[in-house]
Amino acid sequence: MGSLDAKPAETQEPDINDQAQLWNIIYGFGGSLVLRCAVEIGIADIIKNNNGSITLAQLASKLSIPNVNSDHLYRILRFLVHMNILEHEICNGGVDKVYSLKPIGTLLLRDAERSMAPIILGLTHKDFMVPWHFMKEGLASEGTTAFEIGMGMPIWKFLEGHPDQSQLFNEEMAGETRLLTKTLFEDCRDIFQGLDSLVDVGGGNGTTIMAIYETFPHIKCTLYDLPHVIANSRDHPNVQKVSGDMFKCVPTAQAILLKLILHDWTDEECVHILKKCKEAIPKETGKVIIVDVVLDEESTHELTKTRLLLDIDMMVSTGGRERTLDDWDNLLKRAGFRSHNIRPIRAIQSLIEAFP
Ligand SMILES: C[S@@+](CC[C@H](N)C(=O)[O-])C[C@H]1O[C@@H](n2cnc3c(N)ncnc32)[C@H](O)[C@@H]1O
Ligand SMILES: O=c1cc(-c2ccc(O)cc2)oc2c(O)c(O)ccc12
Repeated sequence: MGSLDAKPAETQEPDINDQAQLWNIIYGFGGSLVLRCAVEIGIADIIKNNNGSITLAQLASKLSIPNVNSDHLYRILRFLVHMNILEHEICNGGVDKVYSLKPIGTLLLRDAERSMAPIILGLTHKDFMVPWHFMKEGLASEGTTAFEIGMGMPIWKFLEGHPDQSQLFNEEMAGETRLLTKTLFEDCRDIFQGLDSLVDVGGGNGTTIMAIYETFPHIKCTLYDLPHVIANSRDHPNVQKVSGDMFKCVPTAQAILLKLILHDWTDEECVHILKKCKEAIPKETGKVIIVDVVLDEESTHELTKTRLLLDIDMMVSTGGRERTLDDWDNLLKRAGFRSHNIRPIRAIQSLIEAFP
């Protein structure tokens, strides 16, 4: 608590720690782009495949880049050590440093099941960073996103016309799913156990629904998304694929899954989607399973900042938002759901069951 004679903030001199804090926020993009470079050149995979540790000279020789500038590579490694992603040990009588992965560094592996590499490559792609430069213009226009202003069209139209970026986006979302599914099935087994059929609405390339089928093979599973997404989605002999527009209709099933869908849309659009989902499930035994962010603005949890940044991302990219407990309560009431429960899971998102 401030004392009564404390100076107002504007008359207090910011100290060097304040400067450092701001420098680190300003240069946040630098950290992201070093990570991107590390993933692009496959540093983590090379270290892992070299029995878990490597010298600078060995790493330089294994990169698929001709004439590697060793000084530049050294400085990238030094930064990654400072960021606690790599660690090093001095060997050969102090001549060489041997680099290895800290636990967090394994999340940069491109060939691992639980990897953040697809998220790094998606979020830092030039085309997906352009809209962030139009945040100010987005502030001045009701109903038009920064993405639309910067890229000339809404994100879903852009992805339809740009297959490479669409694939990158779908791989990013699939990477996110692979990070989540183990936790989801451990923390929420009961939620899927009793189902006989499930439609994953806006299910992307099918990674989530296929993981659900593999864990709960008694469920009749359907993947539903826009036609161009379904056309490029994975095949599975026991997962039916249906293309369409969730604003127009949703295939019927006992349960509908909406994973990272509602945070893409405004409240009015969400009410519309939720009503379509409600029409597609039985009144007595049906449910909508929502896997999405629940924001607690007061929480000091490490993921609160990530959730607030995702909220800004949704404002910039899709016109959607992240929602608090009260926001979810209001939304589900407006869409006519009689009750719901919210279960935190060990992830950015929570799991919400909504009953018609
Ligand atoms: C943020 S992604 C989430 C993908 C997936 N549920 C996941 O969590 O990995 C949103 C998905 O909604 C789909 N989508 C957007 N508009 C849609 C519409 N009108 N009808 C059906 N799907 C739509 C997109 O193609 C995309 O796959
Ligand atoms: O750029 C994104 C990122 C996400 C995202 C990444 C990781 C998570 O744990 C959750 C969400 O989601 C997005 C999204 O839903 C969207 O429509 C556009 C962009 C992104």
